[in-house]
Amino acid sequence: MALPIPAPASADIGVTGMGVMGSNLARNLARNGYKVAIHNRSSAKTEEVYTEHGSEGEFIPSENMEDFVGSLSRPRVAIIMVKAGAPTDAVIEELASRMEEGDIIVDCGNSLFTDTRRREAALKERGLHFVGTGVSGGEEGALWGPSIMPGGSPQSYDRLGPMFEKISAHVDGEPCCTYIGADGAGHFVKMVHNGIEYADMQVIGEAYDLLRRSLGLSPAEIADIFAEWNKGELDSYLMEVSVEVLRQVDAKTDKPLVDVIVDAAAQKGTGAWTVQTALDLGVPVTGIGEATFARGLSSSPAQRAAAQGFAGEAQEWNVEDREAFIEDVRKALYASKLVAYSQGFNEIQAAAEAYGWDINLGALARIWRGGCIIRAQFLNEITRAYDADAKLPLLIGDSYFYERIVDALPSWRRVVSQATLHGVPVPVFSSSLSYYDGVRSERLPAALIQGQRDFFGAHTYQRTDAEGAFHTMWAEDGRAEVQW
Ligand SMILES: NC(=O)C1=CN([C@@H]2O[C@H](COP(=O)(O)OP(=O)(O)OC[C@H]3O[C@@H](n4cnc5c(N)ncnc54)[C@H](OP(=O)(O)O)[C@@H]3O)[C@@H](O)[C@H]2O)C=CC1
Ligand SMILES: O=C(CO)[C@H](O)[C@H](O)COP(=O)(O)O
Repeated sequence: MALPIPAPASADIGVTGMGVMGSNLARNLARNGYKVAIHNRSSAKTEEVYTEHGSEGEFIPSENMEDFVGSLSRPRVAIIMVKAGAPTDAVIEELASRMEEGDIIVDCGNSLFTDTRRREAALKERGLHFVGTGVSGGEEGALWGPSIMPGGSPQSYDRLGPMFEKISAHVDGEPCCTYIGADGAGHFVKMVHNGIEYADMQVIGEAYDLLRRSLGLSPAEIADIFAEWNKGELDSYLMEVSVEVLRQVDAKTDKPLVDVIVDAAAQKGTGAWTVQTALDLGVPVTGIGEATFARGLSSSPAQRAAAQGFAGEAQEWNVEDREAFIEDVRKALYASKLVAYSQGFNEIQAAAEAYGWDINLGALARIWRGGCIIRAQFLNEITRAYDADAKLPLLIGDSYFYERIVDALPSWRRVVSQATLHGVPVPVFSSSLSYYDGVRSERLPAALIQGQRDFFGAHTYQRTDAEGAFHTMWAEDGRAEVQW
């Protein structure tokens, strides 16, 4: 079917990139009453969207970038929804070279926030607004209401905000979209959202694995347990998804689908970016880190093959009180998840300070309550906690969460120790517990590390009883201490 000739300068907004996310975002905009210009590198996809969904609203399809930009009303707003990295740079240039001062380019892909900062600065010099925007919710979210995290200038939010708030998910009548902060702030928080997503998925995986190996439960039985958990404080989209996956039976083999899926978790990079950035900022995100490394371990065939047959279980499982054990696992999962969120929010706080972003953490938790992959009931409490204290240093120190951590602690310790005794890997359960024990410790062995650093490299240390930097003359008789 030949596409109609695009009407010039008439679309409210345009979307280029008619893949999974872009096509659904365009349909969402059109369904909400906006006239949407659509374009894709290969025009067959534009044609497909127009043919199959043209009746859902007003679309202006274009076969090439010239017509696409020409079809946008001024000041133009064009959303890019393509692969992150070089493809995004290429599309930005194609758009920017055809745009005029005051026009807005919005990148809704999962771009690295440092790329966004670079692009924003470069386009500003050309008189264009560039808005790096995190979008979460997958295919269904993009179509029916995602969580939207726009960065860029506040002026561009004046133009984009009403549209984005309208098409976003809504919880309790509130849109799951808010202005996050300047330049790369939107993509930064989306990156951390994905890091938290990794940790959340991994803790659910650890609970599943433990229940299966300890109690010999089937995937369907574990799905029933998870469905129960999903009625309480663990209520979340990822728990819901897990129930669906564990209940699924493979039509070809009649086995649980989860037993047919290759146990090698893939990743597109946002989890790794979260960890790399946290390392740069000096923020421990051990839950996200372990979750990312767990995916790496699962996808290391050579190492896994070499280790098959290695000595393992130190004890046979013999769980006397099955119900109590299941409850222990639930609490360990909840506490580990809290730590991962607490760490993720700390990373955002550190970045806000480093990059001068004024990020409202309460508002951020509010827009994650719906539309996105980590949507969960307990985000209401996170919102409450940061609304009450915008500078809360530790989410798990908020009285509501702290009470739950204290309640979970004995279970958490039992689960981690039992898993360790029985040779079941629980990297996020255990690292989160170690983080909790580390952060609550009055003294840490870091004092010894400072001593070691000073010994071999004269790196100096601080004293508990005096200001300044000190060095011990380790190689000299008497080992006198000098102030540096
Ligand atoms: N899938 C998801 O759940 C989510 C994805 N995202 C992000 O959204 C973006 C799009 O993802 P998704 O829709 O899933 O991806 P798809 O693989 O479905 O689509 C990719 C799109 O990118 C286009 N593209 C690729 N390379 C180029 C290039 N060099 N020049 C121009 N266009 C190019 C493709 O065009 P063509 O058809 O011509 O190949 C296609 O339109 C990504 O950044 C992704 O990380 C964000 C949130 C959730
Ligand atoms: O952004 C998303 C949701 O918010 C994507 O689903 C995410 O990119 C999936 O990441 P990965 O492929 O690394 O698991």
